[in-house]
Amino acid sequence: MEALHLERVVKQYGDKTAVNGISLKVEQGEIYGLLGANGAGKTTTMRMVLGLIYPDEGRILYNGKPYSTELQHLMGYLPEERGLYPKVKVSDQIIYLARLRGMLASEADKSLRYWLDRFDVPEYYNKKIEELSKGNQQKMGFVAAVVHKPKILILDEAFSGLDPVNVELLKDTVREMRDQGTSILFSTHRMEHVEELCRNITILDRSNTVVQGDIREIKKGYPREAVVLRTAGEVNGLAEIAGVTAVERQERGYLLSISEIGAAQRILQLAMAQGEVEHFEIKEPTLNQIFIRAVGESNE
Ligand SMILES: Nc1ncnc2c1ncn2[C@@H]1O[C@H](COP(=O)(O)OP(=O)(O)OP(=O)(O)O)[C@@H](O)[C@H]1O
Repeated sequence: MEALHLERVVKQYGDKTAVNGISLKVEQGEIYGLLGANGAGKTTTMRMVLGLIYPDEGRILYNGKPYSTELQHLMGYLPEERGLYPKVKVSDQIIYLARLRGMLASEADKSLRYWLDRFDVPEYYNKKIEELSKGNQQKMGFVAAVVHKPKILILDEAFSGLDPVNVELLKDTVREMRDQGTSILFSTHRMEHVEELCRNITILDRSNTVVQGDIREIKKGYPREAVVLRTAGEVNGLAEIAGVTAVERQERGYLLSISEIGAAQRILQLAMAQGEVEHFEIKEPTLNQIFIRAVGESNE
């Protein structure tokens, strides 16, 4: 059974429809990508899942059951804007939040110390949030979201402001929580993170679902439009091939744009006729390209 199931969920703010009938399922132990342009309705959807606001239509089920306040103990949330109080000490604040979610103070303290050690910052225990850098505040926001071992974790731009080393650290942590059975709703504008972490995604645009499903399946539905060609020497006549729309000379070969797959065969034939081909690859579209296309198309 799905840990989280949204069925045709609608949220209105006055005349404005912020979320227009979103349906999705997140399995136990899955990282699900919730993507969309600015103002598309991601945060509104997450706040409904958290029970902070209520849907006007549709329903949200947690392990098959409707929302109840006990679920607060099972959910963790890293909001996009910093959610921690700047003037309060890391330990006071995070232990307080963990206790609100049903943990004993001693358990919360142990869990906080575990996470601070894990992130190699045990000295933050006694520091105020405002004393930390932006990225380290973000890390403490992450700790606050996971300290009580949630079963459903909502991450809104979890990696924003983090350096590449910390991004990897948090990615590993998120994967580990997935492997331990946590269901994670993951929102970001960084498509490469989605490709690495998520199997299933929903792309929202102006409150509507415009793309949904398994990333691999979604990609199959988009034409392969790029060819990478590496050869020992130059290849003449590439731009004249039918179906080739652009030729870019690169350090060790060419990147070609094509309008139909037959052009790829013709590129390979021409290159082989003129010399040795070191590498030939028809590239699938990136999620970034799919996002731009899907959101662009629905705006037309
Ligand atoms: N409390 C509110 N009152 C009125 N309108 C709201 C409220 N919260 C959100 N909206 C509107 O609902 C729409 C969806 O907003 P939401 O914050 O969910 O988008 P988002 O996808 O999270 O965007 P971003 O990527 O910019 O964070 C927007 O048009 C926004 O202006």
